Amino acid sequence: MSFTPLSDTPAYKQLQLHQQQMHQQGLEISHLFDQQSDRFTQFSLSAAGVFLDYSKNRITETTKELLCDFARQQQVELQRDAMFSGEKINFTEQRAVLHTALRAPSNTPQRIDGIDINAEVHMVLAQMQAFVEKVHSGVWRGASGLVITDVVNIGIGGSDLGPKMVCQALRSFAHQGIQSHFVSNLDGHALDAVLSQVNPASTLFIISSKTFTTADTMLNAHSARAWFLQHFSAADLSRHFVAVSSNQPAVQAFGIAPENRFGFWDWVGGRYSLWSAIGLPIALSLGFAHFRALLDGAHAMDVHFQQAPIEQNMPILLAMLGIWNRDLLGCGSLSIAAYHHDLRAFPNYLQQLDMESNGKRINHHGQTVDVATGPIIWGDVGTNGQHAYFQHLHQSSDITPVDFIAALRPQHHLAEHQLMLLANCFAQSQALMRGKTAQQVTTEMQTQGMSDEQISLLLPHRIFAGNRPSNTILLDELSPMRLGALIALYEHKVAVQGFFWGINSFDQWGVELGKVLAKAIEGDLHSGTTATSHDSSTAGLIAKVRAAGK
Ligand SMILES: O=P(O)(O)OC[C@H]1O[C@H](O)[C@H](O)[C@@H](O)[C@@H]1O
Repeated sequence: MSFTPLSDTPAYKQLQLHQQQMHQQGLEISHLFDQQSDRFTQFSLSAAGVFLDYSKNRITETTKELLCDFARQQQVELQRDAMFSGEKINFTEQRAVLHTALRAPSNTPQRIDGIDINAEVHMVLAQMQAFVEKVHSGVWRGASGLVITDVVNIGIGGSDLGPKMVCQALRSFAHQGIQSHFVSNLDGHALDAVLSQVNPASTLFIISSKTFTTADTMLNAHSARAWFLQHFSAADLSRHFVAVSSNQPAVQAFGIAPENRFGFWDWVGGRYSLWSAIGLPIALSLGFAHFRALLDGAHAMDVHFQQAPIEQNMPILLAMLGIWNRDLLGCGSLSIAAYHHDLRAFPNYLQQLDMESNGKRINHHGQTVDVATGPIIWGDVGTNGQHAYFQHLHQSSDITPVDFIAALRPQHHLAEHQLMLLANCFAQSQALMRGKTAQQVTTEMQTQGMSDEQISLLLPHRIFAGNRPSNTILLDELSPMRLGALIALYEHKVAVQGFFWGINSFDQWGVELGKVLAKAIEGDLHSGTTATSHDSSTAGLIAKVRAAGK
């Protein structure tokens, strides 16, 4: 089959030409605001309770039209529909991609290989609900009769980042009496820090691993079990250890009874799994009703994503803006600035979602994509970031687009804080967009009575080039419904970008090589011999470990 490199396709060429023309005309975002008084209305929309203002991007109506043409050329809608219909679009692993089915209401049948997955999903949800209610009501107790006060989730990657982020984000909705802990890192300091805080008699461990083979999780799980057995007998394990996994034999081999396993399926990718039983720590932390609300919020975004035309489709628009910034403007990273302290784990969560999905360069034809693919995702909460790396955003030679995220209503009563927080959020995007010209800086310094000498020394340092793009995403409040919709928005954005680039956003071969090499090196460290195949750096580093152990 003949294959046209992306940059040779008509829609891409049109975009390139348009970008060059904008550049030649010296069109800046602030000029576009001056020219069009309703720019905010033109370039903003709401969906599933999420509001997106994308007016502070380097785009015109023509840019948007050309990006929509690009989406049509790349058959983004067709690929979206293939995903929702259960086609095996994760073709390197021959799997469907149906995390959206996890949040669909009951009685919306969907079959994969003849099995009604909607019924299966709701069976597991019912199992989770019953379990959560037993733990919360004290029907489920520890082996010595104490109620459960601490839940320790042991998992990594998708079996950690989503649940951890959601539990933190929605802490104001938490069920009283349950403290959640998350152990992911195989570094013993992580497990040790949690074990030193909890009482084995009132602690429930959730071993979360889709494959139940991930070395990090298995080591932590075995160490947690050994710690528990210092206090209790093997017969007591069933009151304190449950598993979330699609690998029933491995769960059983670990010693967890089948009735203590919450299952899920190979059509749920790890980084898309918080909606499945991997969300058990969320349901235990918040209560099942709030977990259901999270799913409902995501479902509302799913419906919008499936039904809205490209021009008004929030995930598709967000994806297109990302493509514009990445491929046409050459921005290598995207910074996430959440102006909500409880969203401080959101950039971390998005790193896996985006970078594990789109940190690839081979397309469906086995060819290298000839434009840049997934950006680097990084960030922190506002206002902390302002006092750390925002300098770079405003004045460095790199242009980094920013997604500002804020909730209008806080979950606290410190009204003064909220207004100041929002003022800072809006001011940052305004400053990035407007910048400050030499004329403005000079006038300012003259008003301050500075000498000509001082002015000429300071002037270049105090100029802000501006014209730096950002999106602002507003929620009315950070509720389970709205957080669900926000996460689904980013999930779909990432998927759509993969559709544009023609890559498989749902596999992760890139994480395998390091795992295999770690096993070999671990063998060397244990045995005291060093494989001759190692390079001199690796052999030298191994020797350092040995020397330290003597
Ligand atoms: O849930 P598990 O099977 O333990 O996998 C945990 C994580 O580890 C892997 O290395 C993958 O890169 C992740 O996508 C996955 O979420």
